[in-house]
Amino acid sequence: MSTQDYVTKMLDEVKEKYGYQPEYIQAVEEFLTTVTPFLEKNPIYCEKNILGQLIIPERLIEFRVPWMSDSGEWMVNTGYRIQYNSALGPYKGGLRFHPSVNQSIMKFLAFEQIFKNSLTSLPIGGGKGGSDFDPKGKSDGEIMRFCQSFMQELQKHIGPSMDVPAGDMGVGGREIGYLYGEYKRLNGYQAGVLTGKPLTFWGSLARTEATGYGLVYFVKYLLQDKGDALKDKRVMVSGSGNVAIYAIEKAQELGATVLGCSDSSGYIIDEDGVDCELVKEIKEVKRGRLSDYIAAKPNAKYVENASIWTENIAYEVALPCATQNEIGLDEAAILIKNGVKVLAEGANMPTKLEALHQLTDSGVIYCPGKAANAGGVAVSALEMAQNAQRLPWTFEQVDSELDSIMKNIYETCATTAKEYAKEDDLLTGANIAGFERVAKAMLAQGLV
Ligand SMILES: NC(=O)C1=CN([C@@H]2O[C@H](COP(=O)(O)OP(=O)(O)OC[C@H]3O[C@@H](n4cnc5c(N)ncnc54)[C@H](OP(=O)(O)O)[C@@H]3O)[C@@H](O)[C@H]2O)C=CC1
Ligand SMILES: O=C(O)CCC(=O)C(=O)O
Repeated sequence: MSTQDYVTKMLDEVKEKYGYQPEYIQAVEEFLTTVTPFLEKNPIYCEKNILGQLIIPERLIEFRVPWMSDSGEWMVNTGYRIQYNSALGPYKGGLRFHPSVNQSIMKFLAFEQIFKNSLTSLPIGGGKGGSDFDPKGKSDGEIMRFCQSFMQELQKHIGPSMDVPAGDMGVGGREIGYLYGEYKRLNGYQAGVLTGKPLTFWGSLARTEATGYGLVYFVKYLLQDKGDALKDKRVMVSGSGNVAIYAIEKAQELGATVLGCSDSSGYIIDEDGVDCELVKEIKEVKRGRLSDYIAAKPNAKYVENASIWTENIAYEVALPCATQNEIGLDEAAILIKNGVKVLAEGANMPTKLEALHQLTDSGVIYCPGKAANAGGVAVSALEMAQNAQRLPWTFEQVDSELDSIMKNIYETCATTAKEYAKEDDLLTGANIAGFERVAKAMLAQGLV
């Protein structure tokens, strides 16, 4: 069978078996359609069916999470942990609490995490988890009880050398704190079992900032490679959560103007530059709505119930930092009209497959999330190292490691793109480079 036939067969099988899991199919298709040149050069990975093994998760855990509301109602949600691949180290990846969570979303996130973690060059395998629990509007007591119940089951499957969850959408320092407290009650002190911990008990400095800062460092190195810089660039960001806020902060620090950001109810445009401290106050402290921005900044504009990617305004850099599939063909056409030159994904898979092809065909440089947003998980791995050493590192030390990890990821993707595809095809570069390290380890470890 030719390499192309092997890859096509694999994709057809996934589509046939998991037709009801669209996000998972999308992630697998995006990956498979780029790795053929590598497989042609290295037929051993087809002969040993490494791809076939890689596509099936090592373990998929689904469980019931019962909890009590403040009014005494008996509630229940579904919890997940996908332990996808451990060839490079303990499963590593965040927990997402969002009503849209289902097996398809969990599997796409865990699958992408394998290659992202591999690109960091750190010893971490790929996993992801979460629940369809909606933290929005819940009291602190309800969040705590939910986290405790979630951990009652999850603790059976995790450990510092086994599986190390962290945060993702809807899971920040508060939730990790409650999850860790319950783990400790059941198993005793083991700081390294979760990352993204609060700084009061062995969290790492700069983990909060890491994904957003890392994203901007990736863009910095890309632009540097092109003889350009972020200074004076106009930037648009979607989302106003953890990733978005620190992407805005670092982009502004490097001299860019951030024109707007969004939440799930609408978006703001502030041509004077988004006031990052104000967004932090609204979203991190008050856990409020972005519409509140206008009260303090009457010159800014708020657009309700619309995507920020439908705004017609000129900018060069787009940083989608909200959620999957936020950019489709219509949004991509607007981005191209707006003059976007670089799209770098802070979110996981925010760009639909057909939209990313449209963007790259128009000359936009596309930076896939598995490379560009790897800074978060990289600093999580540094948190694991600090916990194992029982020594905290300074902010500057972690931030400087993050910068050099992102530089290395950019250079690896760019070099691999040149070797196997065409210059600036960073998607192919990221997929092949991420896959190569995992595949080599799987081959060396045998049929397990
Ligand atoms: N946290 C991390 O370290 C990492 C996160 N990521 C990815 O980055 C993305 C954002 O994660 P994170 O910042 O942690 O999550 P948060 O929960 O902190 O923030 C998510 C943000 O996205 C907004 N949002 C959610 N859904 C939509 C939507 N349909 N339309 C517009 N805005 C929306 C939310 O709005 P609202 O406030 O209304 O809910 C919120 O502002 C996710 O794709 C995640 O997987 C990737 C790597 C690491
Ligand atoms: O920090 C981590 O372990 C995971 C971060 C994450 O969920 C991601 O990279 O998508």
